[in-house]
Amino acid sequence: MSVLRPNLFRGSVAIVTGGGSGIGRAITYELLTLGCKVVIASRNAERLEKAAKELGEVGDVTSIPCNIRKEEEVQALISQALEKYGKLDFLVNNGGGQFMSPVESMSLKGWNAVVETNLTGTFLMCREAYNQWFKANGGSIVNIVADMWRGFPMMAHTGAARHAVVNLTQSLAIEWAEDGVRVNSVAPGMVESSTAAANYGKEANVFDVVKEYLPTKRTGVPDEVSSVVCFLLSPGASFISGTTIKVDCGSSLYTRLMWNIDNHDKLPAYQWIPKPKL
Ligand SMILES: CCCCCCCCC/C=C/C(=O)SCCNC(=O)CCNC(=O)[C@H](O)C(C)(C)COP(=O)(O)OP(=O)(O)OC[C@H]1O[C@@H](n2cnc3c(N)ncnc32)[C@H](O)[C@@H]1OP(=O)(O)O
Ligand SMILES: NC(=O)C1=CN([C@@H]2O[C@H](COP(=O)(O)OP(=O)(O)OC[C@H]3O[C@@H](n4cnc5c(N)ncnc54)[C@H](OP(=O)(O)O)[C@@H]3O)[C@@H](O)[C@H]2O)C=CC1
Repeated sequence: MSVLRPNLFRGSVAIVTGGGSGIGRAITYELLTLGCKVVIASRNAERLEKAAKELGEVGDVTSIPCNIRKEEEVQALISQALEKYGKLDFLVNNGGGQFMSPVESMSLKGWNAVVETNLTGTFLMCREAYNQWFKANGGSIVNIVADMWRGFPMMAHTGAARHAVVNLTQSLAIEWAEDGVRVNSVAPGMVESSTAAANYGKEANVFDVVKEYLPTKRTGVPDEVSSVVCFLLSPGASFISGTTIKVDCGSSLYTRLMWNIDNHDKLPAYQWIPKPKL
C-alpha cells in the first residue's frame, strides 16, 4: 500500500503527463489509490487509452492525448481537464525523454526536439495550468527531471534541458507563492520500467549493466519515485517549494575512485504497484 493515508487526495484532481507508462503510470496509480481523480496525457493515444482502461479499475481516470511541445494542445488539455472535473489541484510534469548521442553528431533538429519536449513542454504545461486555474485557486506542481548533476555525457541535450527545469522550478516557486502554488522537482536516478528498458536496452539491458555502479547495487522502481511525488503534492510538504529532491539513493554522489561498495542487498526496493499488463 501507499505510505500515505487512505483518502488523502479524495476530491482532488491531477494531471500527469506521460501517465500511461513507466514512472508516470506508477504516480497515477498511487494518486488513484489515494482517492485523486487523474487525467493522463501523452502523444500515443492508443497506449494512453489502454492504460486508462487498466487504471480505471483503481479509480477515476481520463485519457487526453496531448503533445506537450504543442502550445494549442497544451491549452486544450488543461481546458478539457477543467471541463471534465471542474477543478485542478495537482500537475505532474513527467512526460519527457531523449535519445543517446554524443554532441558532435547531434542534429539541431534532434537537440530542439529534446529541449522542446523536456523544457518547453514543462514551461507550457506550468504556464497554462497557472493561467487557467492555479492563479485563482492555488495548487501544487511536481516536475520530473533526471540525474544530470555532474553533466550528462551522451545525453547533453536532456542534461541541459532538465537542469533548466530545476531553475524554472525555483523561479516559479517564488513568482507563484502569493497565489498559493508550490512548485518542486524530483530527480530520479536509474529507474527500471518496461518502457525505459525498451528505449535504452536494444543491445543489452542498461539497467542490468549499471547496477554495479550504484550504491544500492540495484536500480530504482517507479513506486520509489511515485511515493516522493505524492508526498510533495500532499499537505505534508506544505513548507516545501522550489526544491528538487533526488530519488537515487546516492548514485549522483558516488564514484568508485574514493570508495568501493561491494555487492549487497541491504537496500531493497519498496515496491507495491502492480506492473502494467503488456
Ligand atoms: C550504461 C549507459 C547508461 C545509460 C543511461 C540510460 C539512461 C536511462 C535514464 C533515463 C531514462 C529515461 O529517460 S526513460 C524515458 C525514455 N523515453 C523516451 O525517451 C521516449 C521519449 N523520447 C522521444 O520521444 C524522442 O527521443 C524525442 C527526440 C524526445 C522526440 O522524438 P520525435 O520523433 O517526436 O521528435 P522529432 O521532432 O520528430 O525529431 C526527431 C529528431 O530527433 C533526432 N533523433 C531522435 N531519435 C534519435 C536517435 N535515436 N538517434 C539520433 N537522433 C535521434 C533526429 O534528429 C530526429 O530527426 P530526423 O533525423 O529527421 O528523424
Ligand atoms: N527511467 C529512468 O531511469 C528515468 C526517467 N526519467 C524521466 O522520467 C520520466 C518518465 O520516464 P519513464 O517512465 O522511465 O519512461 P517512459 O518512456 O515510460 O515515459 C515517458 C513518457 O513521456 C511521454 N512523452 C514523451 N514525449 C512526450 C510529449 N512530447 N508530449 C507528451 N508526452 C510525452 C511518453 O508517452 P507518449 O510516447 O505517448 O508521448 C511516456 O509516457 C521521463 O521524463 C524520463 O525522461 C528521468 C530519469 C531517469
